[in-house]
Amino acid sequence: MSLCLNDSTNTSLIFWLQIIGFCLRQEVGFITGVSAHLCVEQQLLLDQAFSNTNQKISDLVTKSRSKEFGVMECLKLSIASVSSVMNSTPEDGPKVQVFTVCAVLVAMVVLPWLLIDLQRREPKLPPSPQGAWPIVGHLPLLGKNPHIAMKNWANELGDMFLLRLGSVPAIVITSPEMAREVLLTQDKTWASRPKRKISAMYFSYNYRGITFAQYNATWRYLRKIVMLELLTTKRLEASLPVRKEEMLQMIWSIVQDAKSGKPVDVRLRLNNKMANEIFRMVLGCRFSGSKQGDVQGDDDVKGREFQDIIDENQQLKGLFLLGDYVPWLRFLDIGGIEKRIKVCQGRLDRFLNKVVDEHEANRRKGPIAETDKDMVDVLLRTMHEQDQKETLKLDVNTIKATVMSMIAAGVDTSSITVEWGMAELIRHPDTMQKLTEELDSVVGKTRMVQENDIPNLKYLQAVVKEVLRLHPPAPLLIPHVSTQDCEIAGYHIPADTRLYVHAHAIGRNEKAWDSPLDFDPERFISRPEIDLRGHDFGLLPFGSGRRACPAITMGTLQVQWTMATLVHSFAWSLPTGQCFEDLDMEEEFGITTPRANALTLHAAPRLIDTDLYQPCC
Ligand code: HEM
Repeated sequence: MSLCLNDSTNTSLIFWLQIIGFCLRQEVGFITGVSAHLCVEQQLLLDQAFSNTNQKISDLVTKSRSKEFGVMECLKLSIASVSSVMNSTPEDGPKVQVFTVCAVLVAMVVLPWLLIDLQRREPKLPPSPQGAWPIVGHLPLLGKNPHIAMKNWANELGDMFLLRLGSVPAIVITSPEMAREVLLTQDKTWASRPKRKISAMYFSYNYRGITFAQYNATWRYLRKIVMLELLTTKRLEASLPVRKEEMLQMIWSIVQDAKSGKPVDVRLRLNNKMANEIFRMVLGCRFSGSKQGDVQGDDDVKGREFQDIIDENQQLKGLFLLGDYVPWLRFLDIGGIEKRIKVCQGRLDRFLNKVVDEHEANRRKGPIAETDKDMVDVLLRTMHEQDQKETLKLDVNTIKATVMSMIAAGVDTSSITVEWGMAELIRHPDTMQKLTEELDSVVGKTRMVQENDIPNLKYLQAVVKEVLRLHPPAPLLIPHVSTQDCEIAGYHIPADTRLYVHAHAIGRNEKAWDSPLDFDPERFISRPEIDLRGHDFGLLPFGSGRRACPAITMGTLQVQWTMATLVHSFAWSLPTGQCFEDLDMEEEFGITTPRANALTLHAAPRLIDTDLYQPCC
């Protein structure tokens, strides 16, 4: 196909104009629009010319006038231009020959450059593991322990990488520097929670509870109430008698196990203790087991009913729901899990309604002493006292959701940490010995450890930090989500991307810690300035920034005091036939990650006065 001189000149001109456009980094659409205009008159002819290369010039010309005309179209037009010039014949004249040679030469240099430019203009996304499946993406590659799969990918791809979980894009952060970037520098962008988890939607009354609420004025209001009303130092002090009672109750149960000669189910004892404590602080009733002296009370019946609901709730929350990641497949409800969640939520709601009604009835009977108030009382008082003119208001559903948040976030975390701690101490007899010596020297053997002994127990504090470094109970924190586009380490991250801060990998990061896999509390003796409050981004068991755990003080105290009491009150050993080197340390992944197998140990009381083990009346 040959072109007349004018046509060839025009098409070459288009080509040159495009190159100038790129070089000057001007509005590409405009430049090519102008150049394309030049050939509108010869459109028919050009259509014919481009038919060789199957280009549709008319489409390109139309597009060139619109904003849609981007790099790709420019590239196509360039190729078409070159091709048409090359197709010209000697009869077209010497000018065309010159254009042909120049165009081909420049194309050899400019086209590769254009391709690079094209890549540069595409937002640069973080690296992503290979092998993603259609529709479900990386989900099938996560396996039984997604936090371990993620850690392995980090070795290959670096401190930040991108996953596609169904239709959900998610970044994983595995170094202190990256964690600082998302939890401090860009904290506000990442302060929200995903709105896609079906179980969270049901159990948090449509994301009303503090844990799953979006980052907005309502969450800020709730967080203020939690910090200024529910988790204050004053309220923590007021709940000291409750915590003391529950500590003694746990000790008493362990003594009974020891007397019977059977090993102690450490998980069961810890779980009951922590749950009773939180339940009494939040709802005013116990969770399980009997009251002191094995007397069964009404509270326990209520607690057992709730225990049942909570057990099911935890189990359902841990199940995999395809609809969480591929919303358009939600209707399938494989395994009927969503249906079961709805039923469980119904039971939970009826139970919480009863709790609220009882608390309301108590309020009507007369004023309740501040020290006797549980969290439901405080939340109801706040609801009734709020100014009618206020735009943000607590309502009963928000109260129920907040109650659920406190229970769900407060029970497992502490008991899982202490269980890991006891396992590490059993595996490291020197550390156990050193901790016991500190306790004996600071507390003595004639009384139990008290909460106010903790500031004097420096080695205990170091042990707890070391346990939380290696075994953060929420290994990926709770997922955050970005509310706007942002850039991290030169990578573009679109709005609505999920964020997993891999606290587990960060605690074991070789660049941040010497011999990271060794259990060595001494590292914190030599660096006491590293705290658990999220100031040091190498140690993030409670997270950091706006969404950090609001109960850092309470959670740390619970863990420190419980571990101190267990080590001080009993001599611990493995059941006969097991040796400490063989103790398995397998994990069972979930939002919280306990040991895969519950820890069972023998306990022998070691304090002089056996009366100390009696629960108080
Ligand atoms: C060893 C004990 C504990 C640990 C390790 C722990 C850890 C965490 C972590 C990692 C988060 C998420 C942070 C993030 O997403 O960035 C969190 C959030 C939360 N924790 Fe804790 N926690 C503990 C104890 C408690 C206790 C005892 C309570 C309440 C009684 C509690 C209440 C909460 C709440 C309400 C949130 C949600 C905060 C929000 O989204 O604004 N935690 N915790």
